[in-house]
Amino acid sequence: MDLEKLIKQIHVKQSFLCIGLDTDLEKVPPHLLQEEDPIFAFNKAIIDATHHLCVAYKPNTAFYEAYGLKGWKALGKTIDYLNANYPEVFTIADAKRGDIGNTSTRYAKAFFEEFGFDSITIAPYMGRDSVEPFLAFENKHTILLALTSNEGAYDFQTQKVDGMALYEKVLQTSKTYKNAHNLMYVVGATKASFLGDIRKIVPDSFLLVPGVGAQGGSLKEVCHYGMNQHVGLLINSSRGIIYASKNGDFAAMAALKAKELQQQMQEELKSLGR
Ligand SMILES: O=C(O)c1cc(=O)[nH]c(=O)n1[C@@H]1O[C@H](COP(=O)(O)O)[C@@H](O)[C@H]1O
Repeated sequence: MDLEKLIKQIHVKQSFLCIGLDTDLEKVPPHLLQEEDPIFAFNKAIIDATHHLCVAYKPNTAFYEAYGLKGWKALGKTIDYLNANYPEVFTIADAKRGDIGNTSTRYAKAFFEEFGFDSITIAPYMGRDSVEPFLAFENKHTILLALTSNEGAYDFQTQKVDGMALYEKVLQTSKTYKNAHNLMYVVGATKASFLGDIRKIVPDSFLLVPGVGAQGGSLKEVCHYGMNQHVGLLINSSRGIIYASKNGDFAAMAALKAKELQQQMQEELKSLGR
């Protein structure tokens, strides 16, 4: 998907919400376990109930890989369902990959071509030749981990290298990669106060911001420090939306939670005159 389409969706839906499909069979309503494919049945119900409130879905592949072949099949059915029924929605494979060049190319083929995702999350640790194979795919987006939402982010990402924090070095250096226009970055909502400095380095890039809801990040703060002239944010919530209820009303309750975030986003857009 090209970025203009994504930006248009943000304005049409008055939302920059990404819903995380982190589907865990221990948390889905028990009646779904009778279905032939309970993971897909859950995802389909959530997607059908929320697609008008969000602009992106982000299945985290760990939740599918945990079920082996059955999980991979459910992931395949989920992305096929999204692409067939809601092609306007941006899709993110949250796989956090990255390896030597020829291996990265295989990962890129798997998620961009075989599955048909619009984007993938990538760890920057192995450097340029591990990231550029993903960037070679036009109209596909590589979302590089910059400053993550977890406590461990302070172990390495904020440590100084050449007078700057390592996450700043990641942002700065990645801008020199071939096809850098296909880059986006992950910044955790729990690190909102860093967003001002991050915007000085990557003023125009889209940022995927997980960590509102269950991890306690503030949507208001993220918008305050992180919005750019194209909005430039995809704010993710997974557990806070998809597990709003364990009963027959789970999809309607998920939609209610998504609507609460969408309305806050609409207010933020309004205050910026958009
Ligand atoms: O890459 C990510 O999406 C990610 C990066 C990060 O720094 N923090 C983070 O929580 N995530 C992912 O975002 C989702 C957050 O889920 P909730 O905390 O349930 O909203 C999970 O799939 C995480 O793996």
